[in-house]
Amino acid sequence: MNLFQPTRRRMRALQFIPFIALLCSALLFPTKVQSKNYYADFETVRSYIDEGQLGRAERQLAAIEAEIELNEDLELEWSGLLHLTRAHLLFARAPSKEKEIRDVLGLAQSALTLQTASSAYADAWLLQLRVNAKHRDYQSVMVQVNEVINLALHYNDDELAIDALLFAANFTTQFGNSLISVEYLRRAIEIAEPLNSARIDANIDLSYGNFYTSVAMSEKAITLIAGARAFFKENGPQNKLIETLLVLARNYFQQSDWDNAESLYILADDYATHASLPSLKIKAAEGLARLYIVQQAYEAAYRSIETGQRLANSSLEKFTFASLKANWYLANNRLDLAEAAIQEAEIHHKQLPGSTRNSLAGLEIFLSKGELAAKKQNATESFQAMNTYRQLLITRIRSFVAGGIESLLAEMEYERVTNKNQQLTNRNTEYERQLEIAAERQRLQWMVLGLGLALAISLSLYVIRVLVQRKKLKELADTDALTGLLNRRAAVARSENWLKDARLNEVAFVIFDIDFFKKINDNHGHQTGDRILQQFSDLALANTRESDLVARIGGEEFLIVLPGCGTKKAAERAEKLRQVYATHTFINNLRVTASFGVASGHNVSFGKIYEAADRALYKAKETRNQVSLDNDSPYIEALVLED
Ligand SMILES: Nc1nc2c(ncn2[C@@H]2O[C@H](COP(=O)(O)OP(=O)(O)OP(=O)(O)O)[C@@H](O)[C@H]2O)c(=O)[nH]1
Repeated sequence: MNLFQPTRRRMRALQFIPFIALLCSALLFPTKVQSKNYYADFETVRSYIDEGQLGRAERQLAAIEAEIELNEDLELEWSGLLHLTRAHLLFARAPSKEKEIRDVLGLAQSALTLQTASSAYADAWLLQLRVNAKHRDYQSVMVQVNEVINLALHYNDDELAIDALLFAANFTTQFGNSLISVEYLRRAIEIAEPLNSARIDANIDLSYGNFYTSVAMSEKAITLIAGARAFFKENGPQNKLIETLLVLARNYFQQSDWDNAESLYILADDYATHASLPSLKIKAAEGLARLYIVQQAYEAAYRSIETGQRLANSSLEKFTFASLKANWYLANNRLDLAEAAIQEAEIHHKQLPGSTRNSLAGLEIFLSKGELAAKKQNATESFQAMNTYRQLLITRIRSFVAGGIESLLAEMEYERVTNKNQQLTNRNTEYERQLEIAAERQRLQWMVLGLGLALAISLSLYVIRVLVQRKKLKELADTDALTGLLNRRAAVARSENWLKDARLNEVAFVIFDIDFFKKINDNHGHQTGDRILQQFSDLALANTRESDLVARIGGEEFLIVLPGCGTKKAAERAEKLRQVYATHTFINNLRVTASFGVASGHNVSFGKIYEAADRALYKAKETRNQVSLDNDSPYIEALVLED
């Protein structure tokens, strides 16, 4: 290492050392002059640290410290480097013990400032950035790391410059500004080339591999990292070896080579456990958790998340594992627990520096929120979360235009998620639309069915009513109100039909008239007369065939029309009826008779045949209570002749 080059100011200060030392030695140790250059010693310690030989580094450092402590002047001169080297040692041993490192680093910085600006000062600054970067905003870290790079280059400290460049490259990679990372990496390679150091090359390969990983060029990453892995395995340090394993695993993970990814993560975890490096063990736990979630090995994933949560130290780590837990619960459809985990993640999310909050890792929370809402079938909320994600992504893209490749990848990721979400929204909308259509169709069907049914019912009711009414009207129009028999009009109409019907040979008319009806009315009252009229009707109906027509055609005059019946047969029937009346006891124990006139014919008018029958009735009325045939009728004559 070439970190501790004397600076010009320090050189000026050093010019006085011999005098001071001489003065001191003259006063305290008159025989011995205490002066020694410890640069090489510190450099050796740093090599041990870089190689991971921490015990050896510790012993060597303790030896230097013991020597320096003996002399105030030496302590004044070398305490800066002593504290700085101790801070490096602490960082290599336990990077998460930030406070302890910061305290020692603080001592180093004040001592180095007291002395003079040097690459050692820049080195301390870089270590401070390493410790604090995760709590700080991207921009402020980058401003300072650029200062460190400039200082290192200014003091020709190539190794420090490369260290700072690689730190800057890794840091920008982490925030997705891949093109800037490449810039830093190229400069590191330029500076490293003439140095011809396998360790520096391995470091650069690791950083380059990191970059390729971040832009999903896994093949290249794996090739580069494999070389670095071999170097660190051979030469240490262990933490770098573990880092290579983690990056390799991430690449296999990206390639969906689950077995290789898993075994590398497990190996990294194992090494980190043995080397007591919880900050790396937590990274292995994160990788394993993600791997197991993807593989749906939920029990194993849960264990890794638990390990991570137990070890989580920084807000980012706490946030990451709360987020992972949320994902776990989401994957297992335990939505209430997922919600609680998201809330916890949000608390840690708020603690993150702005740039980390807006980095891809930080934005993950909105994806989880979106997914949770989607799982709850709340498309609007899901879309809102995804939209927030998108907005933040856009902001991020705008502020880091140079990080084009990663930004593109982020955009692609966003597109993927948005598409998925859009598909979900579309599917929901489509379902809702289909449901609405189905419901509408069903409503219409029911409506049409109901309407049709109501229409059919009311129509048939209407038809029935009309028919009934028409029938009633017809009946009323055809019926005699007092007796319920057909009236004259109906009798004429039907008789005429029969008279014209070719199938019937003859139609007979029997007209009968109650004898002395006037007397009945006069003696017993009109009502009794009415009742007798009704009794006459009932008896007439009871003593005729169903096919015969019985009508009341005048006050107490009735007509029976017998289709298909000749005069003789009709006369016989009339005679029977006459006897029925003559022997019947009517209301008020009255005895009432009737006189009958019979005639028949075919294809003649109603009037004609009626007249003939009426003439016969007239004849019957001569003696009353008898049946007469119309002698003038040719048919009747024929009948008489036959007789
Ligand atoms: N109670 C009642 N009487 C009626 C009705 N229509 C007609 N008459 C009566 O029937 C009687 C008919 O009398 P006439 O024509 O003299 O005949 P008659 O008394 O039966 O004598 P002959 O027919 O010669 O035997 C009249 O007194 C009418 O008022 C009716 O609907 N009810």
